[in-house]
Amino acid sequence: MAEINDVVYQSSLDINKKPHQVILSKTHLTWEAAVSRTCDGSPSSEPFIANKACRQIPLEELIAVCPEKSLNHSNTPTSARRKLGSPKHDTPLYIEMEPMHPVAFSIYVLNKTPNHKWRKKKVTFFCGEEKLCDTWVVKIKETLSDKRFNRPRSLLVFVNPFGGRRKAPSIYDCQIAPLFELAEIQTHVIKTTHANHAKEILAHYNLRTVDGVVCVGGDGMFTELLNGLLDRRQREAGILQTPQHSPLPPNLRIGIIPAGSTDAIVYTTTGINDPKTSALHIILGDSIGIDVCSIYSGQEFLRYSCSMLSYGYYGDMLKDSESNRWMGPSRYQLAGAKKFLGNRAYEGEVSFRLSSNTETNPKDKVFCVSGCNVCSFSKEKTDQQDSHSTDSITEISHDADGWHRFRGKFLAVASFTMSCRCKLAPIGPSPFCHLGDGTSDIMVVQHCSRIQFLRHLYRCSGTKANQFDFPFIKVFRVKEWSFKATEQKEEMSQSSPGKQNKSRECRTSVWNCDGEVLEQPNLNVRVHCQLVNLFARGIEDFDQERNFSSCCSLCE
Ligand SMILES: Nc1ncnc2c1ncn2[C@@H]1O[C@H](COP(=O)(O)OP(=O)(O)OP(=O)(O)O)[C@@H](O)[C@H]1O
Repeated sequence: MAEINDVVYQSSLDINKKPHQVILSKTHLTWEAAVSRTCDGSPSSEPFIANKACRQIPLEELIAVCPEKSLNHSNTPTSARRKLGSPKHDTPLYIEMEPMHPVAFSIYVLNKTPNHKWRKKKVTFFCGEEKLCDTWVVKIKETLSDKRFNRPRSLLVFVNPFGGRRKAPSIYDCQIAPLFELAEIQTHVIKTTHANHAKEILAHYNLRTVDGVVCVGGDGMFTELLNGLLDRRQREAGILQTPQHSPLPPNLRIGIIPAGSTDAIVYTTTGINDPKTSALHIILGDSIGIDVCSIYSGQEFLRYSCSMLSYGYYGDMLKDSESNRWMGPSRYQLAGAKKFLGNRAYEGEVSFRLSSNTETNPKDKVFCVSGCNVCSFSKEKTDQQDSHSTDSITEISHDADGWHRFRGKFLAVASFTMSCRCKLAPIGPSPFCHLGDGTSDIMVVQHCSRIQFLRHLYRCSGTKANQFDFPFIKVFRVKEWSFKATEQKEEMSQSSPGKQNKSRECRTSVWNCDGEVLEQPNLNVRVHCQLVNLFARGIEDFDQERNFSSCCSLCE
């Protein structure tokens, strides 16, 4: 067995009726199949020699430990079989004597399967005697409760029975609650009764009693929690949400158990929208800082957002789809087809300040992965310098104040603060956008033919990441931006008085903000680097993770 530092506890235990030397250190649980050195089986001062079946579990990936009350093991002295002799029966009657107290315990370890899906695996250790079993369970629990693992002990959970396919309550009850119970996480579960219910509760809840806030729902539900926590933090700190304000981060991490229609935030931060995987990220205490935008209409603060803001095509599509919520996720396809056929363009002016990091851009083919260097070393947290110029772009004007302006007729204007992966766009509409680099990628789709736009949309659903490679699409990595809809006076004057209202109504589009409609067309948006922490770790490079050691022949 490899030399192990910081040993907390060790003894010999049986796994699958074979003796193993088991060692708990401050960082790992290790076990190794062993054979006795002495021929007669008598105890020796050095009883074990190593064989190849050595397993080492990093404690970060140990989900839970618990005593096995009902397990018996023929090798253990506490188990016994009593023969009850009865003169009336020829065949002897055996009664299995279960031990009064557990003599075995099980650990549940993380099992990473393809496509970023996580599951738990169980390994059972037989101890021979009750006291040894108790000691092991206590030692493992004590070690796991160390602050550096940052695991939540208590959670406030909001379940949205209305989102997605309306399966959130059953997902929580059948899949998630048993996992939290296994990990001994206390929960206060609230089923929401109306939109903004969670936000209202977060305004007054005693947040000191919990280590995290979790929603079982979609992106809209997450955004409610994000805004609830951030609003409360600013209010308590006496910070006014003016266009210049620098928001303070909330003290709690947010978890998302996906049960929505799109689940883009879960997809982008874990690589999959799988409820059990998300629950395991929460249990293990994962943490990742993600960027948040603050959105204003003039001086009025509207809300915080961390995924997508989109005007034109995506805004119209969302507004149209809201009336068909009963259709579930397929409402987006229907609305998308309608808006695509409409091919409606809107006039406006996009202004932005570019990111001060000149080494990255929205087309640089650098994906944001777990432990991403771009996010880790982002200068945006502290850097207030104005950005570099973009000489290659002729359509924009560049002001002395560092702002770039771009005027035109757009099918869509969209800003992505994360890549926004989902089932329909597996690497996201902005594949190289980073979770925590303090920037958003802004995309401007100029008015083009339906065929051209269709080619762009088609590429968004693929994995080649070439959806920006069209002359009618411009993308910029920015830290602040604004949009102003342009008046279209010509259309108005050509309309008859009776038709003027209709013309006025559809002059501007709406914004799709994380799946919610914002009616105000003119927005100012600022990006705040890693303002909130999620129970997630970003998308892992699966090829590197395949060597994970916890999956072994001994796991049940
Ligand atoms: N009981 C409720 N009744 C009606 N609306 C609710 C209720 N609880 C929450 N909501 C609102 O429902 C909205 C949508 O919920 P959610 O994000 O969970 O599902 P979704 O919109 O289908 O998924 P996605 O946002 O991923 O597309 C949220 O903005 C939330 O405010």
